[in-house]
Amino acid sequence: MNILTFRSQEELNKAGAGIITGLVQTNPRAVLGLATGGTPVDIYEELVEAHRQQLVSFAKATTFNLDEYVGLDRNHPASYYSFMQEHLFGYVNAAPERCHIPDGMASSLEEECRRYDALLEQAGQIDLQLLGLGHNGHIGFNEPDHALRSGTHVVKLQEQTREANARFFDKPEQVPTHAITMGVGTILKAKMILLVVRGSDKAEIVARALQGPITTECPASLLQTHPHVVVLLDSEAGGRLA
Ligand SMILES: N[C@@H]1[C@@H](O)[C@H](O)[C@@H](COP(=O)(O)O)O[C@@H]1O
Repeated sequence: MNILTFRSQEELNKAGAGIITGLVQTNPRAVLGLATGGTPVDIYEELVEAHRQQLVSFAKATTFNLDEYVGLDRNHPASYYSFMQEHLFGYVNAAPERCHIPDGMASSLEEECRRYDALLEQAGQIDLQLLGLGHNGHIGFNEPDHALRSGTHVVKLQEQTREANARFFDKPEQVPTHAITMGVGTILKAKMILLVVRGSDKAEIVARALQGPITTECPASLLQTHPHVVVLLDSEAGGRLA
């Protein structure tokens, strides 16, 4: 595991975007696993800028988002579909037919999970999986539990997770109770994982995830078993590392 700590957000953002653009420059058909939440926003802004400067093209890339809320129309401002339009897809030349996000409004969620896994299977291995980290150690929406699922599945969100995401909604009670998420098996199959964490409120979970015991009670700790993880931290998030 390669842990890099940055003193400035700008350097962190440039490093994160640089890794992604470097990959897509050398492999235009790269398969990217993408994340939502506050953490990747500024990295996406750097990608948009690199694309504007014609330093990178996403025309041949394929993308898979980690997760989506159940029961939110994709045009709802807080859906992850809208998030991706607002922060990346609306500004770069990625082909919409190759940008995949689970459909949280599917009439059969079970079938939707199977459809998503089939698409992932068809695309082959994810070349780079971008990840943020939840305060409870979740990755994607894989919440701490005594057992974790490998493939795409429906999860019940923990109250802590709903509270953390309430800032994206008008009212806290509007945060959906369930989501569809890629499983940890799919995440761990990626060739490379780029985990990005910012802020002192994540310092403790960063230490548990990266240096604590490997346990499904902290899903991000499973990343310790992966051969190629790059972690980008700001100095606050890295503050409790041994
Ligand atoms: N499902 C997302 C995750 O993919 C994200 O990494 C995490 C951290 O979010 P943030 O970056 O806003 O702190 O929680 C969200 O609920």
